[in-house]
Amino acid sequence: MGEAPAFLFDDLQKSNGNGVDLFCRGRETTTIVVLGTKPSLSSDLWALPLGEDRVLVIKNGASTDDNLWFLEVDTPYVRQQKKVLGSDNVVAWSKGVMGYAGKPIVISGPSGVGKGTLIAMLMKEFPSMFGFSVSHTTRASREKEVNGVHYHFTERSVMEKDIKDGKFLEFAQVHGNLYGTSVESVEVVADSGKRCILDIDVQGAKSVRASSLDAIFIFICPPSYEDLEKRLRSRGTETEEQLQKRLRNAKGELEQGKSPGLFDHVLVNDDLEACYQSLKNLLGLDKSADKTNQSVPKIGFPMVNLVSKVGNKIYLNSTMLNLGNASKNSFVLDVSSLKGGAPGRTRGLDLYSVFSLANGFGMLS
Ligand SMILES: Nc1nc2c(ncn2[C@@H]2O[C@H](COP(=O)(O)OP(=O)(O)O)[C@@H](O)[C@H]2O)c(=O)[nH]1
Ligand SMILES: Nc1ncnc2c1ncn2[C@@H]1O[C@H](COP(=O)(O)OP(=O)(O)O)[C@@H](O)[C@H]1O
Repeated sequence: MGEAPAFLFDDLQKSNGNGVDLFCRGRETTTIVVLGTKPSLSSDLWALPLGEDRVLVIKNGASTDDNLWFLEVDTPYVRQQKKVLGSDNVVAWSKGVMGYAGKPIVISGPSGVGKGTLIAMLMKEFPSMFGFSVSHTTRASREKEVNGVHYHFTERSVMEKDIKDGKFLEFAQVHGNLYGTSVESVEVVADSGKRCILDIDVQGAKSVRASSLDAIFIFICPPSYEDLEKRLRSRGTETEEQLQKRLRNAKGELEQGKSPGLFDHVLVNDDLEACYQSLKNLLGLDKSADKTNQSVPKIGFPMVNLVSKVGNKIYLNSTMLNLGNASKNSFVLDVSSLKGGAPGRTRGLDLYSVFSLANGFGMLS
């Protein structure tokens, strides 16, 4: 059954140590650039090509946050990196994340508009649903800011090297300092099964739009320029010179916020409570919303001993799993809604159990 046979990854692994040669037959395997975090490869693996662009790798017996990986060979990211590196021999690893933690949320807007305040309200009300992407910055920390919580405060030379090494999803020069979102900071949130919130400037939002991260983009506006100045002054975190720079830059940011196709939603933060309610509404979080994490997979991942693929459905047979009910030993992994990918995580995988019929499969849950 199935249109493509599953390869026993163990054999590939023995052939050159990392399985990459599945896509590199006839090439010098030593010249292959492997991007992303490689999974640790045990002996019990399945590898299944999904079209021309990537291979699904199933690690049997691994924990649920380490059992599904993708080796990307011809995705937009890999194609882009091939250009950057001037080589055709580039592949990238991306870890698979079960379920739907929801699209990451990018929040932009001028300094002092209330982005941090709104994000803090959201995280306080829905602590298990949202996770904050902690950016890196070269600016000095403010009195109440904690390193690793509000920002990773970093030396410019260190950050510049990390940017060169491809560790950043995006970066920008803002108000005279360097700010950036590391791939890792987004991955940490994805791994916890939470929805990632990014507080980044408009240039950063443009870069993320152009990246593989499939996000919702929200721009926050002040009711007026005068209100913005009042808020910045009342926050009292900047010197007069820094404040003037932020106010000057705000004019450009407010213009760029109107760039066609960049932001999906624009919210005016006049009355804070009203703006917060609008934010929750557009994220589908009305009063009755379940405040717990809704992205928990329906079932744990099975030990697989037979794999076959039909279209976007991968049938996993698992006779080693003794659930006390043989009919529950067949599963379907649905890969029809894959999102994201390298750099970062591949989301949108769905797993459900099926029962065997004489001539096929039927759904249980
Ligand atoms: N591109 C980008 N911008 C960021 C990042 N982190 C923060 N920013 C933006 O940098 C600007 C300055 O942030 P900050 O120094 O905390 O000052 P504030 O906006 O006045 O609170 C804001 O517009 C943030 O949205 C990042 O990782 N990337
Ligand atoms: N709707 C609002 N009305 C009045 N003050 C506000 C409102 N939203 C935020 N503030 C205040 O404005 C200041 C700047 O908000 P902050 O969240 O730090 O902005 P940002 O993160 O966009 O730079 C803070 O002192 C905050 O308490």
